[in-house]
Amino acid sequence: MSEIAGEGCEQLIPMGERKLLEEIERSLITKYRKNIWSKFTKAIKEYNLIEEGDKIAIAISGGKDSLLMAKLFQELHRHGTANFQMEFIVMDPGYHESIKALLVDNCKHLEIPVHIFEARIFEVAEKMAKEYPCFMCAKMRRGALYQKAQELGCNKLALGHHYNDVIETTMLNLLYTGNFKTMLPKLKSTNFEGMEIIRPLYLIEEEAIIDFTESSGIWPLNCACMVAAKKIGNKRHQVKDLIKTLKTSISDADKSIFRATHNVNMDCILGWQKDGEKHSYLDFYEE
Ligand SMILES: Nc1ncnc2c1ncn2[C@@H]1O[C@H](COP(=O)(O)OP(=O)(O)OP(=O)(O)O)[C@@H](O)[C@H]1O
Repeated sequence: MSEIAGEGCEQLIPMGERKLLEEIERSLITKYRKNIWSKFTKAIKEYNLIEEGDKIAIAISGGKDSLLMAKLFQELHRHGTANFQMEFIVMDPGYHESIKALLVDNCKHLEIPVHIFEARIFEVAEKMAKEYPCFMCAKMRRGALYQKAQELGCNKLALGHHYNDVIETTMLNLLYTGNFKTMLPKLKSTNFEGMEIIRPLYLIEEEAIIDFTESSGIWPLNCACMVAAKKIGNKRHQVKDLIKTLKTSISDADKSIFRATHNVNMDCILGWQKDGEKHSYLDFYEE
């Protein structure tokens, strides 16, 4: 498609044959009960992600994270007490035919009834932001997903960001932008009234997701990007490696970064922003 298209990101290689659906589903509440299932239900409870009567659009990219998220929601719907409805949505940004076929095949095997819709995002991102298409692509993708979710009568949009994404985002902001800001487990949309994003994989470590995916024998889509792929200097990969290195000498470094976002001590902070307004601790010093 593009002269700036890269070679694609790393592909997860399954450990063996694709397992039967029944076996994959059972593993979620047996082998992966501690590291996946319990963390999924804990995040839902702790951050109050699902409420009575919700209709949730579950966004599936076909990657490992969102495929797992779909199975977890189905399991919760089947066995949980929460009263909610769900729709599974896939936005086709202009995937290569073979990639789309793999996505459809995986969803069929996993019995995830997806609504696939086209959005030609790759083409537009490439035209409008040749040098750095990722930001534009992510923004348009979010808009397209919200719109589809709303069309289907949903009030929430579930995204497959996990624990490591949260930590990496925190560190990216700290190291590159000079602010302390993280990715929230739920967030109200400013452009789509009444809509919220939820991130139910918030407490699940990527390592567990990789293990589950490889052991299920599923070939998930990798980033499937047709525009930038690996070619653009990926700061996220750099921060991922940095955290890995940190963990070799400080084993709980990741946990501490995560906890820090829940434990900001406002008595020891010099400046902050609230509702778009800047504040300094000196404004409150004499009080
Ligand atoms: N084309 C798409 N259609 C529907 N949802 C998408 C699409 N692309 C991304 N998403 C949603 O946004 C989330 C974050 O996207 P991102 O590209 O960062 O994925 P990721 O970290 O590689 O996760 P995954 O393994 O699910 O692709 C995904 O987990 C998914 O919920």
